Amino acid sequence: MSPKPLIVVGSVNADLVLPIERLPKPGETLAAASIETVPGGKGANQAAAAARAGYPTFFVGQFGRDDPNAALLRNALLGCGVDLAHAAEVEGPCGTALILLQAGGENSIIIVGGANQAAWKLSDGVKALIAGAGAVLLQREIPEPVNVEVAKLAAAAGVPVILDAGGVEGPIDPAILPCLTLLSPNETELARLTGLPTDSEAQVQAAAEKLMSAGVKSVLVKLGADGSLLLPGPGQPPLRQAAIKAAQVVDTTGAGDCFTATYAVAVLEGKPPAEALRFASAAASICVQRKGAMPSLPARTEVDELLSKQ
Ligand SMILES: Nc1ncnc2c1ncn2[C@@H]1O[C@H](COP(=O)(O)OP(=O)(O)OP(=O)(O)O)[C@@H](O)[C@H]1O
Repeated sequence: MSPKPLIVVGSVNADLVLPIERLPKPGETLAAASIETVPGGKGANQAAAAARAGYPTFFVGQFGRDDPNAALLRNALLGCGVDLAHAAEVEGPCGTALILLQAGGENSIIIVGGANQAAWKLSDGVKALIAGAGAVLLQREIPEPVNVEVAKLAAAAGVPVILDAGGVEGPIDPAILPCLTLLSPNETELARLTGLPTDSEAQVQAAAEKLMSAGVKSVLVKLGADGSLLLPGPGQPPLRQAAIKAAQVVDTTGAGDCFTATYAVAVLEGKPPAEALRFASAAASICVQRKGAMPSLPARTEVDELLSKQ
């Protein structure tokens, strides 16, 4: 019997990257050295990461009907093995990020919400897909009421719900918290969500425990090169996973998306939490050694090979 699929409901963006010397002053025109259109958006990245890790994955998101970038985004996802049968098309542009990449590495970004922020209507087909899923994976780059609706539908059907806290900076709608099997922030998001400092290991744990007391069943904190911390459930001891050393860190974009999605895959495959953390760390460690978000996501064979050498 084939496993129940992972359903990623979320954003997809065309990232337009323009390398420039410096930002233009008001009224000034500057030339960019080039323009590159790269697939992105946390939802799309996470769907791609899960599919590349070998798990049957649907992406439920919205593309702009008349936007020429829609084909590029669709092809990137399909190329990673993501099932787009339940993705929608709406009027207007795709979600778009204009990334002004300045000499010295600083980024200035302008986001067009586009199709990600347009009205959403969950079809009966999508509702059935959610109810029959192995798990649902959410982020915070689509309207919050959509996340709440999806989380409630999944929880009512007994389907695990994972929320990556990345995306918009505002507070999380408390209605979603009791639906969550797992909430995964990085340390900055954890500090913002709890109003607590996250500078030391003890502070990170205290802040994660505060999220648990708000009704979330487990919390997975991403700590960059310091690895990750999982609170697996009430009364269970925390699990600490070090990052798996990368020979060379080239670009950490998308590492968090890769980590959350591959952790979800490992749990869906029945791996115990400590092993799932190792799996996700191996995938993210490969991801940081390559440029870009989606193009840097590892294939299953690469993750398994790295783990076999540990
Ligand atoms: N320099 C690194 N070397 C090895 N692994 C890393 C490194 N940086 C990140 N990772 C791995 O990736 C995981 C997620 O990274 P991070 O904590 O930076 O997520 P994030 O802040 O959500 O990332 P982003 O928003 O940039 O996608 C970490 O828990 C770790 O396992």
